Amino acid sequence: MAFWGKQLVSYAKTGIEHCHGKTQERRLIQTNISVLIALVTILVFNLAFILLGNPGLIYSGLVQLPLLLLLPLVLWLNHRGKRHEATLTLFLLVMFDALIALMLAQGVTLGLQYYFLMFAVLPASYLDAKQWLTTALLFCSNLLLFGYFEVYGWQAHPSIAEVPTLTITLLRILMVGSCVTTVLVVILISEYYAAQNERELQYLADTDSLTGLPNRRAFMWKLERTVKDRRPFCLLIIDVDHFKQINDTTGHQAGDSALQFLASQLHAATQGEDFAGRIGGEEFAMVQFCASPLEHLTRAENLRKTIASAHPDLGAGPVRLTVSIGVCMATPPVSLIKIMAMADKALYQAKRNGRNCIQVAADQSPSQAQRQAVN
Ligand SMILES: Nc1nc2c(ncn2[C@@H]2O[C@H](COP(=O)(O)OP(=O)(O)OP(=O)(O)O)[C@@H](O)[C@H]2O)c(=O)[nH]1
Repeated sequence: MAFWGKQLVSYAKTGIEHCHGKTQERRLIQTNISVLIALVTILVFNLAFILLGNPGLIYSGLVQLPLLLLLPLVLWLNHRGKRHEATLTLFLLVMFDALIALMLAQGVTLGLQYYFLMFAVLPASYLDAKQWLTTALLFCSNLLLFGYFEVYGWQAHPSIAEVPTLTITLLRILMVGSCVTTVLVVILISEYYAAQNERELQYLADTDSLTGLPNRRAFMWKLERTVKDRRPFCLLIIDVDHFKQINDTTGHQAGDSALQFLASQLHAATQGEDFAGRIGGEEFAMVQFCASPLEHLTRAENLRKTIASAHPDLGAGPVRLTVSIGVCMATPPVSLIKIMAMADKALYQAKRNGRNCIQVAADQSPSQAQRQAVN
């Protein structure tokens, strides 16, 4: 089963390497899957016609055979990167196929004219907006064909009149059912791609491309949620010391590597529901959920020490990186703006204290005992 699933996916993606973007991929997959649906539909109907043994129905199957042989042309065009030509070929082939089968054999007895209704609607989903003229032409021509056959009808091959009414009804249900199934499959593929698109765009909108951490927007959103949830937490604002110097002496590229290194340290320091983000050029933030203020301080201090002792190699030998950390404990109810301002103020105090240290926000200073425990 898994083997056939993989085969189906690789078949559906024929020519995907020529696509730019998810919308083109979606349209290509819809075209390839439609070829498969058309092949299966024709084969199923032909088999039913042969089993029924009616000459008119068998004849109707036979006139569709050229289409069966030409459908792989659509895949070949997609494989060659000619997506638009492939889609247009698909629509023209299936339209002619339905027209020939209806006019030469089936008439409107089995409801084949409903396919024109489907071919009128689907091009809008398959073709690009700039191909609006082709889309409009396909829409109008198919709608006219449907309208004509629905209003004036078309005589079926005389022998089809011998098929029992119940069988005709079942075949009509099968015909309309195959139309509905095709439209459903096309809608499902569209929905799947729309959801995937949204996920990818959301990821890009929320992620800092250099470090892979949530960006300021995403971090602030999570912080806001935390504040609204009225959970106690601790906010750390972490700023690299003398980062301009690192950039100036080791180069901007090495500066970027330093930021990536710090992001990995922050990521490693998160536990459970903690989260971190890059909220500015060389400024990071982290929210910790711990049992006690002492634990918050211990973890902040451990993070500072780990970074200071790491001496990462940024390309031109080991570099000493240090950070200053402003710490603010939040016990609900708190305001987001206030908590950010307090942590910021604490960070600037840490800078004034000589950098490479942590500073707890004013009026939150830990007791002497806590300081000793941390040191
Ligand atoms: N390589 C690199 N540098 C960045 C990036 N974003 C900001 N910077 C640099 O970070 C430096 C920040 O410098 P300052 O604000 O003066 O701070 P600092 O040198 O770290 O000094 P203190 O914070 O006071 O210790 C500037 O030189 C920015 O160009 C980035 O994405 N990559």
